[in-house]
Amino acid sequence: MNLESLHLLFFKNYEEAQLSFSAHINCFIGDNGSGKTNLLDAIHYLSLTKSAFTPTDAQSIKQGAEFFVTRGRFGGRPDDAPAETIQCSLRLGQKKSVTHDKQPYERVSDHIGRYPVVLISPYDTDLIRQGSEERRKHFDSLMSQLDHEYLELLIRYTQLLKQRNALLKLATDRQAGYDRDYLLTIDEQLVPLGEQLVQRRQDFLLEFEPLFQRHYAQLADGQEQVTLTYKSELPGADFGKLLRLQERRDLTLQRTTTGPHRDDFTFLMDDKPVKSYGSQGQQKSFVIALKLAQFELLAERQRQKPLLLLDDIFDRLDEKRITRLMQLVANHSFGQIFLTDTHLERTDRVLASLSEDIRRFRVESGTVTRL
Ligand SMILES: Nc1ncnc2c1ncn2[C@@H]1O[C@H](COP(=O)(O)OP(=O)(O)OP(=O)(O)O)[C@@H](O)[C@H]1O
Repeated sequence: MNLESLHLLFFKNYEEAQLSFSAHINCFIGDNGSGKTNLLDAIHYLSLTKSAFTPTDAQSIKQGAEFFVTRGRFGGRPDDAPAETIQCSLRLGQKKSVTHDKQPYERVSDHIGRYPVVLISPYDTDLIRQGSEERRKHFDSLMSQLDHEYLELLIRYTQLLKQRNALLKLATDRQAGYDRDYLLTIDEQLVPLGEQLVQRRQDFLLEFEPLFQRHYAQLADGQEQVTLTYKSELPGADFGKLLRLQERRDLTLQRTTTGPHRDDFTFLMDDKPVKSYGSQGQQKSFVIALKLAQFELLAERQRQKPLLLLDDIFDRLDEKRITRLMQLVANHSFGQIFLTDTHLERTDRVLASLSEDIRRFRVESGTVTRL
């Protein structure tokens, strides 16, 4: 599967753009702030129906405009199946719409996982530096692409949690009263969902960690041992009992203080936190290895290679890591690649040894032209 073309309307700093791509390597070249990453983000939308960078969809509408559209045509499917058109659009004040060959999805979540994507960006090290929410979101998003049932569980769990927290808030309003029976009914449904989420996260890590360790060893050729562990109160405990134990505390804090929405994934290097122990280079290798393992697992499970989006990697990575990545490209480990860089000469130099079909685009403050 590959993205044959992309059409944008009022997306971030683009008024309109129409691009046709190579099935192999596509390079967006332009100055800082010209809109290269925005093109990767438009592709990210087609896969995951959301931005990789901005928290709300409205921020993707071009300033002063009232809507955005990103539309992509996906071809090269197995058995010569016809190309498919995916469109993601948002009009201010309305619900986001995602269509497949002009047919709206009943639920946007039905789209997730059908067009897998992996993004490697300079912000990846935030995964190490920031709090548990960032890591949870990352693995939830990956697991949702890998396993639709996981996404369904997560959606149902999150909806129930919202209801529970709303009830806990109401409980402090004495006039509204506190419907404890309703809390217990919510918990009855929450418990099996929470336990299944935790079980799936544990199963996922068993499969994911060895792939990650192999990629890290190849990228870093260091002696250090890297590990990923899942930190949760739940394994070995009874979630229902934990909820009862924390009920008073939850009422005081007006939120649910125990459950898989509080879990974390810890990143270790020789049993110490990568955040404080790993050098900058080791941290970069750590997150790239995470992404490459992600790519491998998605490719294997979905039986199609994800689109690979490489944002600014030549600028931020040292020669050794770039060479390693390019070896993988040369070995045809990847399918279609989109990359951004500020310097055409550097891109050409790095890609010089590859025989793939390479297409270059010049990006200049919201316009793109093929070179
Ligand atoms: N909703 C929006 N409306 C108009 N412009 C926007 C919007 N969102 C982002 N931009 C503009 O897009 C530009 C950033 O584009 P982008 O991040 O793609 O740059 P880039 O070419 O990748 O730069 P760098 O090389 O620094 O990473 C900024 O100038 C920003 O103001």
